[in-house]
Amino acid sequence: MSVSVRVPAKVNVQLAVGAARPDGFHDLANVFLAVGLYDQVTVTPAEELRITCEGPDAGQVPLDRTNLAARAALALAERRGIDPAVHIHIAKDIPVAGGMAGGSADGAGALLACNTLWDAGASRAELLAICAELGSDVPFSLVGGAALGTGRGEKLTALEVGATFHWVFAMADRGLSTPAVFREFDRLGEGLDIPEPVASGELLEALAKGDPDALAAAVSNDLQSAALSLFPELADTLAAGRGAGALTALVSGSGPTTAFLVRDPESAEKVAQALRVSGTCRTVRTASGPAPGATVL
Ligand SMILES: C[C@](O)(CO)[C@H](O)COP(=O)(O)OP(=O)(O)OC[C@H]1O[C@@H](n2ccc(N)nc2=O)[C@H](O)[C@@H]1O
Ligand SMILES: Nc1ncnc2c1ncn2[C@@H]1O[C@H](COP(=O)(O)OP(=O)(O)OP(=O)(O)O)[C@@H](O)[C@H]1O
Repeated sequence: MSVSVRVPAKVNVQLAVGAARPDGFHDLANVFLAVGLYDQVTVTPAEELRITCEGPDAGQVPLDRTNLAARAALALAERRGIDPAVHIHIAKDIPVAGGMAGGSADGAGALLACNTLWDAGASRAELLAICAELGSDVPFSLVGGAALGTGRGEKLTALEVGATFHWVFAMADRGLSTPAVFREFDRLGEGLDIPEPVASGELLEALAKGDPDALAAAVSNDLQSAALSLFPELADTLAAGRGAGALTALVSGSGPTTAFLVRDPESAEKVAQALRVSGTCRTVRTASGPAPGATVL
């Protein structure tokens, strides 16, 4: 018997970042939107814990116990006194090290899949607590939809969204390390007074109304300068998407994936095609959100 779970990627429509905390993390006002690009995690009883991965970026995914999916299975097994002998297969469609929470999606997916396979009975609250131990983005991968993440991004409040938003994503030809981008944020902010991160009222209202123009005017990402500093060519990708008529263009989370908000699926195709021929990115995908969180298939 196997259990498969589908888990969405995310884009951060607002990412306000505070000063580094004593523990090295940063307080955030992190407005997540799940989008319809998915990894599928399948767990099957096996002799011992092992991981396999398929997909265009599979070669970059660690297949040992550092994989977030393995860490999730081990964390649940340990809490429940269960033998973690399971084969975890990841069908990966979310770009690796792209700022779209691909590893986090696999962690949340494996956790939900193992809880189901083992009939482990962990409650939603317990699953969310394990997610928060695994990483700041992992709780959101479990719940999906749209949410405000505070603390280091793990304390979630669900948000109302009044309509489907359409996006184009441009994947870069190399990844960016999330800790390196936060370090660059610290370096660029040295000597400056970094304000407390606060969610934008205009942005929350735009989401609730389902108004793409208002959302485009309100999106922001405090990690964007740091990502551009480490990966200056991303400016060309952003300009190509803007030039093709995107309502707004921004770096997704810690990057280097760039995200383009568009008015409708037709504009998405137009912007996607322009980005494809621009020579400024590796691949281009369209997706809309909010998408549901981790779901047992
Ligand atoms: C950039 C975002 O993707 C936006 O959603 C997240 O903040 C990152 O979430 P994540 O990849 O789940 O990150 P974690 O695995 O928790 O942390 C990886 C590293 O990112 C940095 N980090 C992460 C989250 C946070 N609030 N402050 C940080 O400084 C820390 O250096 C940490 O060691
Ligand atoms: N299941 C996994 N899938 C992909 N990468 C993983 C996984 N488990 C661990 N990793 C490691 O995590 C690193 C970050 O990959 P990931 O795809 O999660 O980045 P990301 O999408 O930028 O994350 P985020 O948006 O949450 O900051 C990879 O370089 C890889 O070494």
